[in-house]
Amino acid sequence: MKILFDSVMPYADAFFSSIGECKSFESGVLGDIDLAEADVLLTRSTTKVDKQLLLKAEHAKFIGTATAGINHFDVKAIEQHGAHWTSAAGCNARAVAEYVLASLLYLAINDEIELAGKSCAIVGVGEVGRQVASIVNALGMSIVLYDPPRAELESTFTSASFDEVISADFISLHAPLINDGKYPTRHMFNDIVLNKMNANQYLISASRGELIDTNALLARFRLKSKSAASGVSQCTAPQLVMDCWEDEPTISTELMTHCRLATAHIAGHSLEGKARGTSILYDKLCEFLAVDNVLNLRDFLPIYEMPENLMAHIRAFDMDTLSLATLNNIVKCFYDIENDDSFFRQHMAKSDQITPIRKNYPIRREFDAVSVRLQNPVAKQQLSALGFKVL
Ligand SMILES: NC(=O)c1ccc[n+]([C@@H]2O[C@H](COP(=O)([O-])OP(=O)(O)OC[C@H]3O[C@@H](n4cnc5c(N)ncnc54)[C@H](O)[C@@H]3O)[C@@H](O)[C@H]2O)c1
Ligand SMILES: O=C(O)[C@H](O)[C@H](O)COP(=O)(O)O
Repeated sequence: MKILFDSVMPYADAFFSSIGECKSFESGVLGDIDLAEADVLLTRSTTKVDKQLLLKAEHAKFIGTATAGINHFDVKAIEQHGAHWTSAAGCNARAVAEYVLASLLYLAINDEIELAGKSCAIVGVGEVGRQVASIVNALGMSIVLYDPPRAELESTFTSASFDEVISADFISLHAPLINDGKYPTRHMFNDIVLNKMNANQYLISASRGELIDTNALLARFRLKSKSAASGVSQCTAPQLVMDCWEDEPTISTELMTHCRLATAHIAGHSLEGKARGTSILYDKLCEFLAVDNVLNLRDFLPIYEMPENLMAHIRAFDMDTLSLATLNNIVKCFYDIENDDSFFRQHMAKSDQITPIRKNYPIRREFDAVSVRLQNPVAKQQLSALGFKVL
């Protein structure tokens, strides 16, 4: 059995060489001979699996993506090809939720706003949206859950209205890219919607960039600059946190200049998030082939090296549980979103391609990679609600 996998999938060789003969490929660069020989093809979101590719993958019987998003898969074409397809649903939900927490803390501290009592709308309440909801809840914010497809399927789930979404203080996008059907998401935030928003609102793009109409947004920023220059303020645009961009890997560097935080589609790129993607596909391939899944991700992840200052920040939080600044210090030990933002901007000053940053993204660990010890029961409860492993 020949297994072809994307070289950026952590531990893929270790997992899949227990099943067959493995070969890796560079994201998006697939050799015709390798494709023609592959029985199993394992990708990330950077490889479009469409009719053209499938014509070259004659023997592929199992095609998987080690990601949550599946918009790079032409599912109909894969099914017509006779192959089984799958994804790694939920693999990086925790990482994205931690990214959202880091951005909320950054904005709260820099704009001197109290998060408790503010509203946060979550668009798409699936694996990621649910984890974001529990973080937002732990911060004392009020939650607006928007997911009409879920409401249609689940009698116990009620979706907020879209009007409630666009009047929230924070709006965090976690719905997949869907081009048509009853609930499309492409350009959900178009000119008409953006027109109803104001400059005191925050919009977080962490699912797919195509949920926002970039041109409509740019037009608003251009008009805003023009009206500011003429002294008449006629147009406003929300404050932006952009991780996912329209038309990646090429992105609008103009839009980047208007962002409060800008990153290279790395919200889900914790080591655990990426490695879980590999491990989920391993389990699914074993199931498909009816063989035992004897390997476990636990055995591959390295021990987390605790940053020197983490304990001092934990002690400070133990004494001052309500301080967002102290919480931010702890979060930054795991994930420093400002670093990602400034590195991204430096890189984009020379390029409009985000691929190199994503390929060489440094190791980032999730909050529960280490246990933290606290005394104060309130501090314990707060950190645990945010996803830390607390003793
Ligand atoms: N930035 C990143 O690194 C990153 C990481 C993980 C996932 N993602 C993106 O986030 C998306 C969500 O991930 P997930 O794991 O939560 O997927 P999921 O399938 O578990 O959840 C998606 C939810 O969105 C809902 N939805 C679908 N259409 C909608 C609409 N029109 N309006 C509102 N809600 C709608 C679905 O009903 C579902 O509950 C992925 O498809 C992917 O595109 C990005
Ligand atoms: O859909 C997902 O899981 C995420 O967007 C994921 O972070 C994509 O990462 P990539 O495969 O592009 O490295």
